[in-house]
Amino acid sequence: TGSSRPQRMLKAVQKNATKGDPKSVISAIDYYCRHKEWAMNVGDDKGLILDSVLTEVNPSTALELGTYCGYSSVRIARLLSPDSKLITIEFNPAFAAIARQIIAYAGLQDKVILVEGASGDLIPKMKERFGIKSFDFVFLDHWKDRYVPDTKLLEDCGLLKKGTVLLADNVICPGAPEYLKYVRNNPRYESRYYPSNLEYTKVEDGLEKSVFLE
Ligand SMILES: Nc1ncnc2c1ncn2CCOCCNC(=O)c1cc(-c2ccc(F)cc2)cc(O)c1O
Ligand SMILES: [Mg+2]
Repeated sequence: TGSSRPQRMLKAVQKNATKGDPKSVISAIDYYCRHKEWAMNVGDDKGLILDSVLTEVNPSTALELGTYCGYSSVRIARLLSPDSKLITIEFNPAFAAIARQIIAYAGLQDKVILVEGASGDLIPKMKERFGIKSFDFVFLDHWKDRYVPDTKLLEDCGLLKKGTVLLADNVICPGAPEYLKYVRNNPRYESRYYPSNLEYTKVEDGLEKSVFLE
């Protein structure tokens, strides 16, 4: 049996990036996925929007739903202040195994807590397991039909506070139409769309930023 796409991505990082240098890890993945083999990382174009929103929010506790190979975990964790933490949830054990290695190669393992499992099961356990009162920032990048139920779950578990920023990937492609309806017609959120393109392609996609108001 041959290698998997995530395994080949890890090899490209180990070959082309500098250990402990998050920027070089990000560049190595972007180069590989643009020129060798497409993969569903948020990518460099949408990554710049993610960076700017993160710099604005400067979260103490951040949550990512859908780790995949850890590209956006590295993008997020590299911008966190010293005592801040990113909790990232990945459903697929094979993806999680690669992500741990990519996050460690970037030297960010002390800022990232990678948890394996389904978001619907783990979100209600965040307080008891990790002592989280609430999240300052949430990056939604997992199953697109989980964006609404998991946002509602975060609300119901008291994990959102006034000013919490939700940033959702792929609201155009593959698309999250129910999520857009939910946050745009909801008085509890202030939403804004950031147009961009699907990672490594010319296809339209974008990020939806929604601020929780109460
Ligand atoms: N903790 C959890 N709980 C539940 N479920 C979970 C989970 N963790 C993971 N999962 C499972 C889903 O993980 C991957 C989700 N991401 C995508 O599917 C995705 C797809 C494309 C894409 C593909 C093909 C095209 F042609 C065009 C676009 C682009 C993207 O940027 C994407 O993010
Ligand atoms: Mg995505």
